[in-house]
Amino acid sequence: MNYILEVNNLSKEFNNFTLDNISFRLEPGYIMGFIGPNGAGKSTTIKLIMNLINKSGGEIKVFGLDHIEHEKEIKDRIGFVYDESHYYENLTIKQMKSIVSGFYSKWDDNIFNRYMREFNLNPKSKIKTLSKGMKTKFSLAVALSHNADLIIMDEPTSGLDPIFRREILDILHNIIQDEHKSIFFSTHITTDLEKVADYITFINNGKMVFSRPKDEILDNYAMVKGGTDLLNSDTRNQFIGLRETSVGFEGLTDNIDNIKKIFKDEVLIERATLEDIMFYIVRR
Ligand SMILES: Nc1ncnc2c1ncn2[C@@H]1O[C@H](COP(=O)(O)OP(=O)(O)OP(=O)(O)O)[C@@H](O)[C@H]1O
Repeated sequence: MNYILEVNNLSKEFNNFTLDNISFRLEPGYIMGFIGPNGAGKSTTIKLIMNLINKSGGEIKVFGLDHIEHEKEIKDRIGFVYDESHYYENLTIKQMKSIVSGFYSKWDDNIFNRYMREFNLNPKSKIKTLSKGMKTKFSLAVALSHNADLIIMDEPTSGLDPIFRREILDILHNIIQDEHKSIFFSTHITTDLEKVADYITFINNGKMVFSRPKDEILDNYAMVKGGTDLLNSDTRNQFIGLRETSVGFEGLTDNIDNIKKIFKDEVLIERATLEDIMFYIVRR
């Protein structure tokens, strides 16, 4: 299998944090969402992939090539959206574009100008006058204007209004219709991923939780609701996480058959959302 992005046993040691043996693979033609609570290590992983910081161990391959040995060639084919603005604030969009376009062999001004119009951005505006959302739009336009085969984004939809967020999701969805391109992005907005992601990689506290197809995850987990009278030390242990209120309990399971066997029809079993899954796994 030719993977567009392959991360194997990636580790990074900081003084107070360790990113520990992170592994996942992304095939051409798919969108992978990267999730985890604050401080899980998502930005660190993305910076490592982009070779902005040095890894302590492991291997990263992009387009089948080592990400350090072939950095220049790889970066030419990656559209990157970072969560902080890394542009010169005193330049206009047009001036900044002239600088960044020079880094890419397949830069296409027509595509860039189309996004400027679509995103309602004025090329004459200075970067420093742009709102957070407008800066993100500019970053996105740059990332999408050089025929990249892999789009990597660190929280691209944060700070964007729901209408534009939805437009972005449509754009991302259209990009992968070309089955050679893939998208990898971190986000806290799990409902966005429910709409567009094919795969979800979930990390918590620097460690892998899972990297699996989204549909498989959503089929595998379920929310169970029932009265607190059903709970005792045995039945409690059947749940990954549990929340009790005055009216009953709600718990996450990854073993629906087992729950059915134990509680029969005394509980309600509902589809879990990615947010439910993340919440209960992190709280555990
Ligand atoms: N340069 C650094 N030096 C020391 N520690 C760092 C450095 N960069 C990040 N960390 C630590 O690594 C951990 C993971 O941070 P990271 O930014 O990767 O998390 P994240 O999952 O992207 O979080 P968020 O969702 O809040 O953006 C944090 O504890 C952070 O303090």
